Amino acid sequence: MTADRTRAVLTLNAGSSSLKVGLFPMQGDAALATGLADRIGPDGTLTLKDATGAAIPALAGDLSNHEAALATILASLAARFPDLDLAAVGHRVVHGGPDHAAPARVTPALLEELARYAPFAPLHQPHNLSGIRAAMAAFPGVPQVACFDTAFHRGHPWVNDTYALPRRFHDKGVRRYGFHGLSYDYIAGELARISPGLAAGRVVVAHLGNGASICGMMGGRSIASTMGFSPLDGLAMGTRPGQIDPGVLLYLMDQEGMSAGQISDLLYRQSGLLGLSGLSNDMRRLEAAGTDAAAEAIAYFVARLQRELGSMAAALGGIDALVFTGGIGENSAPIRARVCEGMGWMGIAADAACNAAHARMISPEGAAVAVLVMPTNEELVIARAARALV
Ligand SMILES: Nc1ncnc2c1ncn2[C@@H]1O[C@H](COP(=O)(O)OP(=O)(O)O)[C@@H](O)[C@H]1O
Ligand SMILES: CC(=O)OP(=O)(O)O
Ligand SMILES: [Mg+2]
Repeated sequence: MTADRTRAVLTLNAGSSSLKVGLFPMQGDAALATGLADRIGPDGTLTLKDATGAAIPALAGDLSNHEAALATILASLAARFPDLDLAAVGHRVVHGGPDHAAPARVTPALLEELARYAPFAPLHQPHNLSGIRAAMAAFPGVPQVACFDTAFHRGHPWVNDTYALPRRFHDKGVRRYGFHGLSYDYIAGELARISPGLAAGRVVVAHLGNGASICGMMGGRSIASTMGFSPLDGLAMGTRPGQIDPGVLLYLMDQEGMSAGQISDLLYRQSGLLGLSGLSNDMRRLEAAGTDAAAEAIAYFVARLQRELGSMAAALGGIDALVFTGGIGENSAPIRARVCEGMGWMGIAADAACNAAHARMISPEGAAVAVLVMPTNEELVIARAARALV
């Protein structure tokens, strides 16, 4: 290594609709560069920024799927940082199974294990693993670190970790894993930094992105999540229905003759906001649409979230703070306002001006529950883990 090379860790975070990358120095929280391939598919867009927030030119390239988007991003970063000296590549891996409560160095055996969980998270795990393989090929010899969405939830009390099925299924791994753990980990740490009093209490975090879940925490540790065995459960999402009566699935198999593959496609790709609106999985498009179906899809999203907030408060024995995060939670003042509007009975309220301004604290003075808006930073959690393991 020569002194003038840029020593850094690269982070890759494949969401269901996006691919986020970060380039971090060996110390400190500020990224050297961040990149977002958004709405991956025919309408994909790519934005790259340097440490000052100035645009890094994105090379023209394919954004029609996660693999192509990654190649385009890596080529753009290589053009901007020709002297890059990578210490590690950190990866978000959505499903870490029952045994991983912390990040891990990638080995052939780990890759093999993680591939077994792909059927439980088909919108994410294949992209996460192909990102690892692509990084191994692009940066031979550079350590790869897997950071699991499920790890933060591994300490759930038994009642929140299990389904009321015969015991042998839990032993085989049919249990509630919970996801979005890197985001919750970041929010827990950030809340402890800015408001230790709140962080020590009963906190509900709503991570509202294309995938969406809420997490109940006590003293910064996850107690329960709306997501379970797979990232299908709980809230309505961009293309996933959230909570659904398993009887519906039996009906679809028995009476409609649908195969497991067809039902999987229905649940992961055709339902949620997209299915209800008939228009889009993207909240921005639904807010702009002005159709009855789009309005109903939004109303359903809000109503399910409100019910789950009540349920989570019951699991925690009350609530001291509610944090909105994720693409929708951070950016949509109208959704936050509507969620809070119906929750006054629980002490949850939003100040209209603070909410519209995306202020950090949006609850009115003296409110029983502190309501916050906090940008998440899964990339930083990944970068810290990658730095710590090399
Ligand atoms: N300004 C905004 N207003 C409303 N929704 C927004 C806004 N910005 C982003 N979103 C929504 O956030 C969601 C994507 O969230 P994100 O956390 O980036 O997704 P992913 O789950 O792929 O990581 C999309 O539904 C998008 O429409
Ligand atoms: C787990 C999950 O649904 O993630 P995302 O919201 O990034 O799609
Ligand atoms: Mg995400």
